[in-house]
Amino acid sequence: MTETLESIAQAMVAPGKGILAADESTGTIKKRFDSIGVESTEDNRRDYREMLFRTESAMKENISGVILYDETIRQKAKDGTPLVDLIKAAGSIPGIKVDAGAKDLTGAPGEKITEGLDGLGQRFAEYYDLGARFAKWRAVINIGEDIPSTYCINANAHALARYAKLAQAAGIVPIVEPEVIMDGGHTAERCFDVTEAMLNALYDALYEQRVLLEGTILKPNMIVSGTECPTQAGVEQVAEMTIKCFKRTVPAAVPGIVFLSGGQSDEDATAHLSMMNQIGGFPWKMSFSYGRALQAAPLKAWGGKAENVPAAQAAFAHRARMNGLATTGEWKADLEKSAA
Ligand SMILES: O=P(O)(O)OC[C@H]1O[C@](O)(COP(=O)(O)O)[C@@H](O)[C@@H]1O
Repeated sequence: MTETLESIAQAMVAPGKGILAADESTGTIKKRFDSIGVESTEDNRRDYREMLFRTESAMKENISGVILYDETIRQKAKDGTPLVDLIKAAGSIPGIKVDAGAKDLTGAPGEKITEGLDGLGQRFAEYYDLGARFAKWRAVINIGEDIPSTYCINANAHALARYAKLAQAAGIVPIVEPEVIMDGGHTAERCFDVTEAMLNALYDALYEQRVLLEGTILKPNMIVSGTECPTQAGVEQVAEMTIKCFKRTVPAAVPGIVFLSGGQSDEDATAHLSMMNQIGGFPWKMSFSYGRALQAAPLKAWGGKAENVPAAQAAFAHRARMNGLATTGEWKADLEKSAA
């Protein structure tokens, strides 16, 4: 079959599968390694990620694609096999994070703009040659008393659309990620309003910049209460509000929505996704592109020790399987207990 943007996007959201976000930037992976007392060296990062990509059952059955960081897409496994080849051998698709991070937005205290557009066309050509068939760009939207501003929303939507069009021109499917951050005391209703405004601006910009929606994937936050909010929305409420928000804003031509976990607990992220798929009634596939919610358990089980690799791989395979079930609404809480 000839590979098209549409066929790649469809494969990324095949039933039972989702994306492993293993694209932590150097600063973020250091934070993760600090939490288990492991030094963030190039070799340790390689060992850790190689361990994940060699978890055969997870990679073959539940992981449709892996988002890599620039270092990782060029890295070789201990035995000299490129890590990209390990991913492909498992039938999974290599992807690449291309943004250069969220920086302070000039003239807008507390707000961010994602950088990385300069030279992006050439970088895409190189990443394509290295095997990437999809990419990711993350915009960060903070909620505060007077933020986000329209300025911040529009600037980030514009950059996401510029990135998306450049990706498609290189034969690469863009994951567009406008993350409304969970931190703060705001309610789920406020998260709904901000996410709705962001998604409206995003799809306006994608239309204006002639992006083919069938060849894109959306990576959003769910509609959740701020971490400091005294009343936390329950599983059903999160699922219902999230579906409602997306029905208002995301065109039916978009093949799939893959959620970020954003600091939710592993089980919450799985329960919310499963509930949405149980409720159903929407035109897109709903799946996952979790970083922390897939990796927290294997990271802890590994602890930087070779003898812990089997236990860490088992922990990763378990979370991948639980989230795979959530993509079809078949996850149940007692499946977690039986594994424990
Ligand atoms: O700040 P960084 O290093 O770019 O990483 C942000 C992380 O957020 C994500 O977009 C989502 O990760 P979570 O599921 O952990 O929220 C990852 O793809 C990425 O690794």
